[in-house]
Amino acid sequence: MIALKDIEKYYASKGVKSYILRHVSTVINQGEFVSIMGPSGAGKSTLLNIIGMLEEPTYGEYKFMDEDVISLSERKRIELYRNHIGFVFQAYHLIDEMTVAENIEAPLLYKKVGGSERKSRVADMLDRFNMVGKKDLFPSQLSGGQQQLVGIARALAAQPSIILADEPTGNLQSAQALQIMELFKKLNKEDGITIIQVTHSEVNAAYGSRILHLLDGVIKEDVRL
Ligand SMILES: Nc1ncnc2c1ncn2[C@@H]1O[C@H](COP(=O)(O)OP(=O)(O)OP(=O)(O)O)[C@@H](O)[C@H]1O
Repeated sequence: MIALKDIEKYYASKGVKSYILRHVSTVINQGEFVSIMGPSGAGKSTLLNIIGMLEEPTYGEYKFMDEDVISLSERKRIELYRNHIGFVFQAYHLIDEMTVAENIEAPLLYKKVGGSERKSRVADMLDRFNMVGKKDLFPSQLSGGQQQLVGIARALAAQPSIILADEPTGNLQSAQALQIMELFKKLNKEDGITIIQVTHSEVNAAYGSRILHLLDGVIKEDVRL
């Protein structure tokens, strides 16, 4: 599903290159649940953003579902992203002025999903996440855990093949974090959704099937659980 070959990323300032990622090569197959771990500044988010097509590498090859991401036109890349990738962020990134239901619906508008299909997918998500009673509330009226559930529901409504999550439980209490990790496990096992998460937590990483350890932009260890 994902094949990265010799990915390099650096920022140049006053002629000095600061490398964020060096010679990163790996293959992630459909159905895997991968955790990216490593110290602060190791390049975890950068790697996740490159996989999610939010950032471009300086060098290297990236194939996503057999498409050569680097050489794709912007339009095709956005289409590939919208059709397959669901992003979940640590800080939720919900739209404050929109209700729960509107937040879940928003990506479907971009995908040009028709009105009745949109309503039905939003209703399904609200039902699945036990949020029917909260559909008209605004994000600020929800707990952190509930906001993250909306963030995940929004990602899932677009029916992605893969979920990319950057510290999805970073702002949550441990009970809420557990709920999110159990949900990821279920989405992976029962719905076959590939999951790649960045986490600092050994407990969270243990939910997955593989851990990539990054250090100074290099994959130091690739552990199958
Ligand atoms: N636009 C930029 N210009 C220069 N340096 C950058 C830029 N974006 C990120 N970096 C640097 O890249 C390095 C890796 O950042 P990244 O966010 O990928 O690390 P991380 O492993 O996710 O860290 P954390 O666990 O703290 O979130 C950091 O040292 C950061 O300062």
